[in-house]
Amino acid sequence: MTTSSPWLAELATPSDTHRQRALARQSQLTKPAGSLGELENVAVRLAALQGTDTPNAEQVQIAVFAGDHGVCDEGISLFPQAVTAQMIANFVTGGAAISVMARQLGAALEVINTGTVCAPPLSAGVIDEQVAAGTANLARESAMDAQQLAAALAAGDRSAARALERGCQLFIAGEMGIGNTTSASALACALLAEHPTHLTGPGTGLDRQGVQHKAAIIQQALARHYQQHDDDATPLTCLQSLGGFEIAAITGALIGCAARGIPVLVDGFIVSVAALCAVQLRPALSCWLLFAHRSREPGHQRILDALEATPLLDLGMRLGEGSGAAVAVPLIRSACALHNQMATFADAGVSNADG
Ligand SMILES: Cc1cc2ncn([C@H]3O[C@H](COP(=O)(O)O)[C@@H](O)[C@H]3O)c2cc1C
Ligand SMILES: O=C(O)c1cccnc1
Repeated sequence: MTTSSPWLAELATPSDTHRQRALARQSQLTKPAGSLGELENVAVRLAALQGTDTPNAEQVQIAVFAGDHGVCDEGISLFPQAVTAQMIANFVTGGAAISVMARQLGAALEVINTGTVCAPPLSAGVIDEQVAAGTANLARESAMDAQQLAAALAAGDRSAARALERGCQLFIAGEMGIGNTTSASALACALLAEHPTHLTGPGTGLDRQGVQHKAAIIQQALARHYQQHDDDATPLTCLQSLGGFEIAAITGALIGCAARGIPVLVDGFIVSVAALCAVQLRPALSCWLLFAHRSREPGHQRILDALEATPLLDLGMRLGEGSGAAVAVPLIRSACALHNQMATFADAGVSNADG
């Protein structure tokens, strides 16, 4: 299915037969109808997406995409760009939050460097997909050129291909990139025709003044973007103009997963913006996305609304890395175990609501 534009690949179709069978089974399990709430929906959706009577989330693939952002020149993050490369090392040596969570879940973790300013660590285990040494400063020029966008999207698609090879039942994309909440907010503003004040937040922890400055930089980026792309704006031109390499790679990975029939569990603000871009590019993608949590980043709710998504959890998390998705995996495993292992009224000799 690999083409020169893998994001144009045909998407897989969920199995309506398995969805109907899963719904029927849920109605026969020894519980009042609907009493397992969202866990029932999760099991039914996974049965349809996986095309099975026994949905399962044991084989989880977590792919963390890292990349740097030229817009850091504008003082929009509390942290220096060097942290992106340093965290890449932390991911592979096992000390980052997502590394701990992957171990705890028994999930496979891959770390993809889409392009950092500082020399990446030579640690074994980092997948080198460097497009350039960080994006250009999106406040002043297009974040990337068309070739760089295509390279980043293709890097994401290759991650989805590896997930399929490993028998992945549920894919989680994570991200790491100092400055990437600025890029994600700017991209979301362009995709939703929103004003930056509605979608700009503290990221790693800016104060009120810092957030105002960040919103002004995003406004500047949007003015530049609209000047350049007033007539020809599409989700792809927005991504090229305002995105990050890791955000573009995640966009490619989500489409690549949907093309290969792999359900995706979406993390917080940044991955949701990549998902929004992917859904605007390929509307049929939306049924492949499950939403794990509501981030503390204030713009997230607006993105979730645009995607008509209700996340499973709201824990006040605002880390990224895929951590908000990872924390929801045990719930999804519970949903599957209940669906697959509970007795039916007939099996257990329990009277149902009709007597
Ligand atoms: C040590 C550290 C680990 C992180 N892990 C994820 N992020 C998160 O914070 C960054 C975005 O915030 P901003 O736009 O304010 O720079 C991204 O790297 C995101 O993944 C981290 C940030 C830091 C500092
Ligand atoms: O929700 C997120 O993805 C997020 C929020 C703040 C900083 N980094 C990531």
